[in-house]
Amino acid sequence: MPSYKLIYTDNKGRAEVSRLLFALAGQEYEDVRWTRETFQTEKQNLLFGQIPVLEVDGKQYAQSMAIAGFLAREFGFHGKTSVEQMEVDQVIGIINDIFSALIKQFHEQDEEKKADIIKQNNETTFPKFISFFEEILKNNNTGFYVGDKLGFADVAAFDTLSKIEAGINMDDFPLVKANKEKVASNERVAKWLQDRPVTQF
Ligand SMILES: N[C@@H](CCC(=O)N[C@@H](CS)C(=O)NCC(=O)O)C(=O)O
Repeated sequence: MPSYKLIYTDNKGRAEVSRLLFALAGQEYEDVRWTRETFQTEKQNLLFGQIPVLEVDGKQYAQSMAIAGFLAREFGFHGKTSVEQMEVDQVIGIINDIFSALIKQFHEQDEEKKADIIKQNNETTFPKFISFFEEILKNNNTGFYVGDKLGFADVAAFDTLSKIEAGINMDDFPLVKANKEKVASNERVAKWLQDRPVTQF
């Protein structure tokens, strides 16, 4: 088994899906959490100067979803067929769309504009994308986004929903809510959720 080192800040951010996959697999890895200052001094040594970075046997790889997709394939949590893999990518695409909207509210400095973006996200943008999740779960009819067992799409959706659900009435999305509870009650995930550092984002 190769050695894995995941480099990010002490936030969930773009690294938590990979951390959840490590937890789900019960796979040892080095969970490196840089301070903002360390990131600034070390970024010149990183591929592309961005985080997260995954080191596999000392070699660096970037792009959060490429990293998570790799780990999902390595640990057997990706789709079993190319159609299932497309179904996983479909969920990841929705997650990327949600993340783009979330980043806008996160980076806005003007308080009034920020409040408008948050309102738009909570009332329109996020519910629209969560309704896509609901439709996928309804069509798949197994309780999971892809296939009939917990995998990459489920933990990725779980992580994203955890970041946005405070402003959403999740009772409007019963299948999404039930899937999220399934992820949280997986023994390994539950242990990670209990043990992981408490961070704001
Ligand atoms: N698409 C990339 C974006 C990575 C990214 O923007 N990371 C931020 C931290 S969350 C970063 O490294 N920012 C510093 C920079 O871009 O110089 C991914 O998903 O990994």
